[in-house]
Amino acid sequence: MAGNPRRFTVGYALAPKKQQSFIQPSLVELARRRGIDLVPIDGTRPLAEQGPFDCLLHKLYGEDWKAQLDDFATRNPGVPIVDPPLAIERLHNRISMLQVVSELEIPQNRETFGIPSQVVIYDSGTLSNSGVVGALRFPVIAKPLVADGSAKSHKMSLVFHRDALLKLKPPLVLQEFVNHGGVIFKVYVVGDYVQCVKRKSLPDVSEEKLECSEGSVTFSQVSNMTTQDPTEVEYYMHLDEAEMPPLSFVTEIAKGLRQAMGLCLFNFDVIRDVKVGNHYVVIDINYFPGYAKMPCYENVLTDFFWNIVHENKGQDAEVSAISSNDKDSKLSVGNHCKMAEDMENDG
Ligand SMILES: Nc1ncnc2c1ncn2[C@@H]1O[C@H](COP(=O)(O)OP(=O)(O)OP(=O)(O)O)[C@@H](O)[C@H]1O
Ligand SMILES: O=P(O)(O)O[C@H]1[C@H](OP(=O)(O)O)[C@@H](OP(=O)(O)O)[C@@H](O)[C@@H](O)[C@@H]1OP(=O)(O)O
Ligand SMILES: [Mg+2]
Ligand SMILES: [Mg+2]
Repeated sequence: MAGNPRRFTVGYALAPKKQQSFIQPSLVELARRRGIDLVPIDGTRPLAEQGPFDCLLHKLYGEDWKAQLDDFATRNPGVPIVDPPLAIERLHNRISMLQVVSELEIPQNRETFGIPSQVVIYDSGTLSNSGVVGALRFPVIAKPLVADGSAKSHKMSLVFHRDALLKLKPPLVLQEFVNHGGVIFKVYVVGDYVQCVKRKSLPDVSEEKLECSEGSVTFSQVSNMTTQDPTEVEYYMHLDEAEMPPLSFVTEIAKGLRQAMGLCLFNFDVIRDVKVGNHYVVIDINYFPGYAKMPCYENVLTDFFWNIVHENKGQDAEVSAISSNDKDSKLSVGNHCKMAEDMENDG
């Protein structure tokens, strides 16, 4: 007797705003047609009482949630958690976030990449310490050290002169502003898949503008802002004309970052230094970004879920075989990402 094909359940734990933007009917329907049911996890009830799940997707913060995930992983060693909380945590600090970029060992040929010069400031006294801030070229961007998804963590200042540093509230990162023609490239990563899109960014600051600008200006989430100012409309008309970085180049960086961080779902922001032309600067990495803004996100995400649950189906047998010999063995999503890549390399 031919049975019904097996269905899989992907449980998702997301903040209401994220759930609203990411869980579109078009995604739910496409996944459903491919045998995958996307099911919300009720944050007000213990995770242990919910399920069963074949994969767990999450973007929630806090110690209680982390403890629940640990408990879930212990009880369900074969169920992938996308992504492991420890790996996500690296992105909650703007220094450790970019450290990983500096450590990438990728041959740099025609295009090169790096991170901006930056210093971390833990207390107000250090803002007037020439030894620390003296080496920075102005303007600089002051970013909250913590990038935990709160509105506060996105609030930044473009600082034109040293005196204006004194009113800032540490802990923060002071990062040199790199002129980049007002265009930012957002590279979205979903497992093996990489897509690069362009968005508007802050306009360049010329020497003359730096001379006549006073203090600092604050801003938040520039690439999502709508433009009303007519001079800005003019400036951003050139967005369409901006040349994209080579896809092979950003894909190499994406692959390197994915391996180094053990994450499947993230994007990173890259700008092209106008002074050098083929030098790119990574300025931000975000866990589980706004994928719904990415063309074809339904297909990309459904393929990703499909690969995870189907690959894992094969691993079920492997897990029980390992478990019978070694009761402490666990499979993590870090392994899952690695395995997906190995399978791809094997043809
Ligand atoms: N070093 C830099 N040089 C030039 N522009 C920068 C630099 N750092 C940030 N920017 C500009 O400021 C914006 C916000 O910075 P960043 O991406 O670090 O903030 P964020 O709040 O983490 O953003 P997101 O919404 O992507 O999480 C960037 O999109 C870019 O326009
Ligand atoms: O929805 P969330 O609150 O997770 O917001 C994320 C936002 O996606 P959204 O477009 O769905 O708002 C992302 O936008 P893009 O990079 O894709 O432009 C980016 O700004 C992340 O930094 C945000 O995550 P956070 O840093 O705040 O955790
Ligand atoms: Mg950003
Ligand atoms: Mg960010």
